[in-house]
Amino acid sequence: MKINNRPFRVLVVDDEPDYREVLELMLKEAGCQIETAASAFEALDKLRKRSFDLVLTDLMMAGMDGIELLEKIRHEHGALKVIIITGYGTIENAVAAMKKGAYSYFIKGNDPDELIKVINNIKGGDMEVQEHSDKTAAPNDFPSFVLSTNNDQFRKVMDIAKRAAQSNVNILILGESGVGKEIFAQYIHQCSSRSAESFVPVHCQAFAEGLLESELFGHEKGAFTGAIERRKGRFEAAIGGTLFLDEVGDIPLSTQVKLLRAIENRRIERLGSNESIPVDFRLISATHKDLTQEIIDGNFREDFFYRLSTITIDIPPLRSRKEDLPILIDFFMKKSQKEHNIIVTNIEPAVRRFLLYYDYPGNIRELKNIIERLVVLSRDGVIYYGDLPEIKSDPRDEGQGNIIHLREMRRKVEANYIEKVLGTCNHNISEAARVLGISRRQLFNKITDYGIK
Ligand SMILES: Nc1ncnc2c1ncn2[C@@H]1O[C@H](COP(=O)(O)OP(=O)(O)OP(=O)(O)O)[C@@H](O)[C@H]1O
Repeated sequence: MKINNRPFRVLVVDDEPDYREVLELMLKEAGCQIETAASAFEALDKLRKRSFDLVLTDLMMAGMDGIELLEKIRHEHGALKVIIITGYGTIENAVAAMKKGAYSYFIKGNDPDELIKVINNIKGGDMEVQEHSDKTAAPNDFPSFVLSTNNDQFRKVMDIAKRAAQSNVNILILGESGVGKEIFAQYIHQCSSRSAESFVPVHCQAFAEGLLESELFGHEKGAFTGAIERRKGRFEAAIGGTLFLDEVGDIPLSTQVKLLRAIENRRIERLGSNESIPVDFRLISATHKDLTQEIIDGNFREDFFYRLSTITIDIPPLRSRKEDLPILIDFFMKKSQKEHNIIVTNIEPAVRRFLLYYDYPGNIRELKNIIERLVVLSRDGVIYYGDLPEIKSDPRDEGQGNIIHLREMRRKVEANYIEKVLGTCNHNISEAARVLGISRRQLFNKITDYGIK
């Protein structure tokens, strides 16, 4: 696997030559480009000379240990990912390393495929970001979105999107507000053969009835009061590319008829003209509304619905793919820091916990806004719990008090209990695992999953 047409570069740091060599062989076989360092000092020297995608470091090393190296990397190289390698006896130190921002840890003697899997995940994530960065790079060169996922449902949705992109069929994207429907439409456009041409979004709810038609079809000079010159519409702007009709559920019935005709015939007439213009475009539409209900209520034409939805893609809400929160949090943290030229070195544990637990009724848009706010309000590189916005109660819970899903409740109770037991066991993992009646490995997984610090 390559990033930006260059190999994925890993720096392996270990003072044991044998283990260093084993790792080097294993990772080379997995397609990585490897450099090695026999000490943390040598590693820092190499990191100053060239860029790497990942550092794999032993924890126990003479002179400077893995944790100190991790701190130095955080200081000098910001978000560079670090995986800590540790022996069984030192797992508590691995927990400490995770607290200091290590990406993951690996226990010497465990199945090496586990480590390869973690590395492939990192590679996959970076590839996904990189894959889009060329075409949708934000002004500061940071990718504008991330679609890596650990969620099976979302993975299926991505797969459908990729396959649908290869054809020219009309696609309807459904999902709550803020789940990323427009981002998905852009992604489909990029994966299609039309990617070199324009992606033309139209936010249909933003226009009054007559204005929406003129926006879409264009108009001749004098077609209506205020039409002081001839203007091409969005259908024509999208020729060769993709037309994205956002909030299609808000289009008035009378306009739906005209759109249906244009989409079926791939020809339009500008307002005030009889000339029929051929328009070749790919159509993607989106709405947060329940169109079946809108049809029943007489607000949406059934024939228009079927025309738009040759393929329907239903994007799950963020609360049902919480396993993707770490990826998204990491992405928005880096993006906001870059955009606002702020460096964050520490996040209060309670903030991380909140970010991992919260249900996000406003979906990815809300997560993005919360993180941007936290980064902007950070002081001396620290993000504080007190700077979280006052979260309004979730409108979906209205009238039901603070009801949350049973699964969430279970997670919360379990996390609190584990935290309490860890406290009484002086944060001794082995002891806490014994008290809880689970293996140390299970406990460690829960600690990382729940963001317990
Ligand atoms: N996968 C993603 N990666 C990065 N940013 C994302 C992602 N998905 C959504 N966002 C951000 O969240 C915000 C909402 O995304 P988008 O407009 O695509 O959602 P939407 O479902 O179309 O919302 P609405 O229904 O309100 O139009 C945007 O600022 C977008 O940049």
